[in-house]
Amino acid sequence: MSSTKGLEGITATESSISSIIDDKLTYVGYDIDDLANNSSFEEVIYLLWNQKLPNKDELNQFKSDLISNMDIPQEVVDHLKSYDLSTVHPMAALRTAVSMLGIHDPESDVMEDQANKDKALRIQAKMPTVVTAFARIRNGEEPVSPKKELSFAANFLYMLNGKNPENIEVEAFNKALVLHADHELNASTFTARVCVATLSDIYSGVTAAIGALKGPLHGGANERVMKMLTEIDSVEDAIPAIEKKLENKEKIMGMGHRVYQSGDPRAKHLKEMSRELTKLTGHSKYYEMSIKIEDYIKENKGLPANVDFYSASVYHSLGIDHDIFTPIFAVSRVSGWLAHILEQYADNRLIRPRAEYVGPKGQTYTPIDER
Ligand SMILES: CC(=O)SCCNC(=O)CCNC(=O)[C@H](O)C(C)(C)COP(=O)(O)OP(=O)(O)OC[C@H]1O[C@@H](n2cnc3c(N)ncnc32)[C@H](O)[C@@H]1OP(=O)(O)O
Ligand SMILES: O=C([O-])CC(=O)C(=O)O
Repeated sequence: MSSTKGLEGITATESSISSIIDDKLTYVGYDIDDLANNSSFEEVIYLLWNQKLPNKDELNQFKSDLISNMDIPQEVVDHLKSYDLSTVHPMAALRTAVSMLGIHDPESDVMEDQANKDKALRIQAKMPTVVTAFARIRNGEEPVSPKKELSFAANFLYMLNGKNPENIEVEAFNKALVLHADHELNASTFTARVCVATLSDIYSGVTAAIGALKGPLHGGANERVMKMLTEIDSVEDAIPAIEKKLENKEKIMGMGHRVYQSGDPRAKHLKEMSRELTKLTGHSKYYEMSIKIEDYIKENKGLPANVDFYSASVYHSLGIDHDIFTPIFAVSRVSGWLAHILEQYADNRLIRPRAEYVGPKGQTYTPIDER
């Protein structure tokens, strides 16, 4: 028996949700470029969950169902208020809050199809409320309730900042949500599927996935990209700083991908958004640094920029705190996790691979007082 480190190249399941073929990404067969350029995030969630695009009535109903489920229990707000907010990372707060939402959902352990779909809607709707409530409480402000007339993307920014966002901000944020929604069998989605394949509940699956997304090799990279950029003084210092990191065997955050060879199709959209938004908000230096770093890493290491690279300067331009970047990823990706969880339940088998044993063999047991 031999093993493949990191399960590279292993096909672990069938799925009808998203595909990456020849570096082309599709959601339910629709090219990511078409969706990024044309669709609302609500349409994409509907697509991932129902395997079809909604018509106008279906979309309106779905949008209103989402907004009417956005409120979170007071106990969760009180819990967020009880943390030492100077040390708790928002991803840790989100992980705990989603687990708490399960405790407060009377249908948490009801495994019927409809109950699971209803819970999926509630989780998707409540995640932005949790993230924005945490961000506001941390700044000494009270959480803000969503507005019925705003889209999902606009409501996130409204609940975060307490004022109506500009159209350009909503458009950019909506596109970012669309681009992050699903990505085949990435680490957090696989985690969610492994968890619920034991027939554990949907809240456990999403909580586990949040834990996996938090890591710097996955969703946690976007926050680290911004840390790297802000630590570099000027555009001229970008390449020397990267050379130093490579000399120290550090990884360059936002670069490289397990599946994409020539490039991540989402990165070009975020790159363009970064160019426009950094210019508009007086942060062009981060875009200029980013293109230098991208070119250098491509040329010297043959690695492409991934989705986390340019999203960092996009969110920075929108005035969002850097440690909220990964929770935003989760607010989008939960749509994909939920689609995969429902797909797993629909045709389930326990996921239980094998390990190649490489430890010592044939040991003789010594009683404790003889060791
Ligand atoms: C949403 C997402 O999850 S996208 C990914 C977000 N993560 C990051 O941006 C973190 C930085 N990138 C990485 O760590 C990796 O490229 C990953 C985790 C994305 C993919 O990892 P893997 O497919 O396992 O590649 P692995 O880590 O084995 O790297 C292969 C080689 O490329 C090098 N490499 C890969 N990524 C990078 C990088 N970002 N910077 C420098 N070197 C890198 C490795 O050092 C290794 O070199 P070696 O063979 O000389 O030891
Ligand atoms: O697919 C992966 O391994 C990581 C990734 O880009 C994502 O989850 O969006």
